[in-house]
Amino acid sequence: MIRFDNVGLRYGSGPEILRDVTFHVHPGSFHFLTGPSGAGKTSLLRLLFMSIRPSRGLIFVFGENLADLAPAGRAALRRRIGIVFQDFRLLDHLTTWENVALPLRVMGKSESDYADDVTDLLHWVGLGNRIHAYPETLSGGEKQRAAIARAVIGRPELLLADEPTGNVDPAIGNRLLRLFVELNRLGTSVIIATHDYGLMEQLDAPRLMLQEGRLQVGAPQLSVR
Ligand SMILES: Nc1ncnc2c1ncn2[C@@H]1O[C@H](COP(=O)(O)OP(=O)(O)OP(=O)(O)O)[C@@H](O)[C@H]1O
Repeated sequence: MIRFDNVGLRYGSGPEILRDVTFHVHPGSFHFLTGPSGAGKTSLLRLLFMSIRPSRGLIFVFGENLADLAPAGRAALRRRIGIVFQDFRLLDHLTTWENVALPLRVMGKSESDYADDVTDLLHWVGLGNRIHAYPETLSGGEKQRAAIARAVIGRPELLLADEPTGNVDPAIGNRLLRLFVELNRLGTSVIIATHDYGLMEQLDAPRLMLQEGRLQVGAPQLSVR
């Protein structure tokens, strides 16, 4: 599903912030990506989503070598990935409902087939009373939940989420984690970047740990399940 072979990353002429990163993620797995602030979690997700290219090494996603993909191939591959950005990236001119429905519209699905699903999911993430609101009127936590709903609505093959519980209280955070677990149960591979140890302790999932640019794969240190 995902393979990193000796990947290195530097921005411009700056220092190498990822070094010799090698790991493998199998289809249907669930991983946390963790490490101190500035360790490179967001950068690793950006590499996977092809927003940036590695300075060296190879990255494979769904068996495709990302370096070989033309723009159309990159776009096709991105459609198989749901992503929650740290800055949400909702479209300002669309309501919450329209933002969440967007991936399904882009897939060419008919609104009558997905309208109820979008509304149900918005209720599940606690935005039932914000369905017709525009992003500028949403709080940070509400925007985050809308971004998560948009990322999962199309049941992507791979879900990447950058600090998806950073702006919500623990009860909502646990609810969102249940949403990710349910999606994973239905077959989606999930990678969640977080330094929320409370969140990680909820789940017996392996951790990809970044430290000073290097990555280690570890077992969960604590499980309360
Ligand atoms: N566009 C950029 N140009 C130059 N340096 C960058 C850029 N983006 C990130 N960096 C640097 O790369 C390093 C890793 O940043 P990154 O955002 O990937 O870390 P992170 O683990 O996600 O941090 P946080 O937990 O604080 O979000 C940091 O030192 C950061 O300053």
